[in-house]
Amino acid sequence: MNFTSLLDHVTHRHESMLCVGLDPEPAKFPVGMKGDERRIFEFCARIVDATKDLVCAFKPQIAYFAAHRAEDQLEQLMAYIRRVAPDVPIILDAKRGDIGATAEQYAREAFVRYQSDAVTLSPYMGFDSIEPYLKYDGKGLILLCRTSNPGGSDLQFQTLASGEKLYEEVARLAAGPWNASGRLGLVVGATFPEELKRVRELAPTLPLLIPGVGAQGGDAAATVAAAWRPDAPIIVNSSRAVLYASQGEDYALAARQVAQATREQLARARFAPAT
Ligand SMILES: O=c1ccn([C@@H]2O[C@H](COP(=O)(O)O)[C@@H](O)[C@H]2O)c(=O)[nH]1
Repeated sequence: MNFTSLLDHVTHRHESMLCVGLDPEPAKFPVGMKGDERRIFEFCARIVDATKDLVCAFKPQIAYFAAHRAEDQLEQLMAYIRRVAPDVPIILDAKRGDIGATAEQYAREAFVRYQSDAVTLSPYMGFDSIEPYLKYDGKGLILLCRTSNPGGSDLQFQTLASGEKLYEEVARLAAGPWNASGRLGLVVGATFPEELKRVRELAPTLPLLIPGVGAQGGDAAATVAAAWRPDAPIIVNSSRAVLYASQGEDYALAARQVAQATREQLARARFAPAT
């Protein structure tokens, strides 16, 4: 099944807009595993087991594996998720962006080596840096638009000659001329609800991957109010707040409790009166 259909099915089946981000840091692992790079797969697998019925996606961030020479554990994890949660799409957070020839290799990495359903990309090298990923039928391409970090404003908030901000132009291109395939989505931070609202206006039906709730302090209710529409998927990511909810042996149960609370917060916000 392609990324869009998987996302649509699981969002309804699990009644969830929550994506659990898999950003394993051995230094933050619970007692008994702390600092052990060989147990990255095991740590993530227990989080997957504990949350797989609560989420609409999993998002492993490749840097947390590559930094520990643990790409083999990422491969193992991708295969594990596909086996135990085949209905949950996997978004590889890689934020790649390079010239076409190199992008072909990155596309192969994301979709052949890791078998992800979607990948995050930087669009700032232009459409020809995105095109090689489109050769993989059914895969989702999620472009950085208005990122959650404060420094995102340095460039994305620059005003162009057209009078629009750079992030608005990215949203317009992704919703229009770049999206003949219908497989593009956008990354917009929960930390900027006003811009989230603006992106939703410019890209009314595109899937939005929204990091920034949890550890970065983004507001779940404001996120839903700004971006949720019945026909427009939102994928609200939380990583550290879920993964490190407890440093004890109960870490998987604690992760489940935080994931459940966040999922419910997001669901409740759908029915909250607009402010
Ligand atoms: O604008 C962006 C784009 C991506 N991220 C990634 O999302 C998670 C957030 O983790 P938390 O622990 O929930 O803060 C992480 O993998 C980032 O690389 C983002 O935060 N902002």
